[in-house]
Amino acid sequence: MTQSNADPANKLLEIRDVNVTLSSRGKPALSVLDGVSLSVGKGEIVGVVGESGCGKSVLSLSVLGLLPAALRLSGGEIEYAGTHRLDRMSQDELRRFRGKEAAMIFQDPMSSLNPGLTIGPQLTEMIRLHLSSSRKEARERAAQLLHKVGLPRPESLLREYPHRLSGGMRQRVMIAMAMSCRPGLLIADEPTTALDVTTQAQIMTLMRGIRDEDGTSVLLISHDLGVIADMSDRIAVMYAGQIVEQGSARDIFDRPAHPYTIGLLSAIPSPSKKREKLFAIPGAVPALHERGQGCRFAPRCRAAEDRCYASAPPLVRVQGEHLARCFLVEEKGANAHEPVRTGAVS
Ligand SMILES: Nc1ncnc2c1ncn2[C@@H]1O[C@H](COP(=O)(O)OP(=O)(O)OP(=O)(O)O)[C@@H](O)[C@H]1O
Repeated sequence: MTQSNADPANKLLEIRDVNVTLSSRGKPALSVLDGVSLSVGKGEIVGVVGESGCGKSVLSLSVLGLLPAALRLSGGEIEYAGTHRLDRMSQDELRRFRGKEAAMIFQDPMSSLNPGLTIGPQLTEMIRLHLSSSRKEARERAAQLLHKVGLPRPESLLREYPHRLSGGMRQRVMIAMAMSCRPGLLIADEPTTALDVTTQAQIMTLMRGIRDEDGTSVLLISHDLGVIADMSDRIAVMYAGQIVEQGSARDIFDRPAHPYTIGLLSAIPSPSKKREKLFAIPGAVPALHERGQGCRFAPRCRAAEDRCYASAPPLVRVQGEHLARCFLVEEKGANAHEPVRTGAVS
């Protein structure tokens, strides 16, 4: 079902060279996103990964025209289905776009559900808004959607208040709501972070099922490379407002080129690492005002050289669609950086 993203006809979302800036009164504007380019093919699942503060949420909010007031899309283009320029749309047009073409689910479903209303009216209102169906049809469709997202006894669930459901059930309800307008694009921002591991896996399987059945494209955002490992066809690794590596899931897992990606992979816990000390990348993501003129990862990189602090490396082609932002990769290719060795626990 996965289609190659190389063919422009298969592209659904195309983010080109996007810049987002933060302005606060009396202070110089700070760059939050810097030249981010990423595309999502039809029926494709693209994972965006990076530590907290790297700009993943800002990226997804800029796609949907939902940036908070302090942030501004200051450059670049965002194109949907080859025809809609999202970066040029008015707030009204963006609202219609969000209702019809794209939907978003967040980490905390309670932030989007009204605690004072049962599930039924919240879901049916959404359906009636998008599909202009009668009250009865909307209720039937709501029950169907709840069934589709794996919730038992949908009819009685429609009469429940959100706080009566578990976190996993609430997230399923959110997915049902998101799917009510049959969107082409689903943006899921840390959808399983608050859930236990088993429920996490079930929600991921559900989203993959929706992609397989409906051909919905998914932009999946997570700080945890382990979470998006099995889900994504392609992965973009973000660091300090830039994409530092991008490629197929195989490229990222089997042939990671950027030292940040290598660090993230080494930090994934696995049964085989049980007797080993879990690796953590030393240091932290620089704050917006701390980003220097060189490679933003240099202060945390074991292989950093003088030039890495002096100027910013370009995003270079490792092979095919596999890209990485590193001088050493540019010079020596995919194996420029050694894998991280984790130490055994004695
Ligand atoms: N409303 C805002 N006002 C000021 N700065 C903001 C705002 N929203 C985000 N930022 C800044 O933009 C940068 C990127 O934030 P973003 O939330 O996109 O990161 P993230 O990778 O999604 O992290 P997390 O997983 O913690 O949400 C951060 O430095 C953050 O402080």
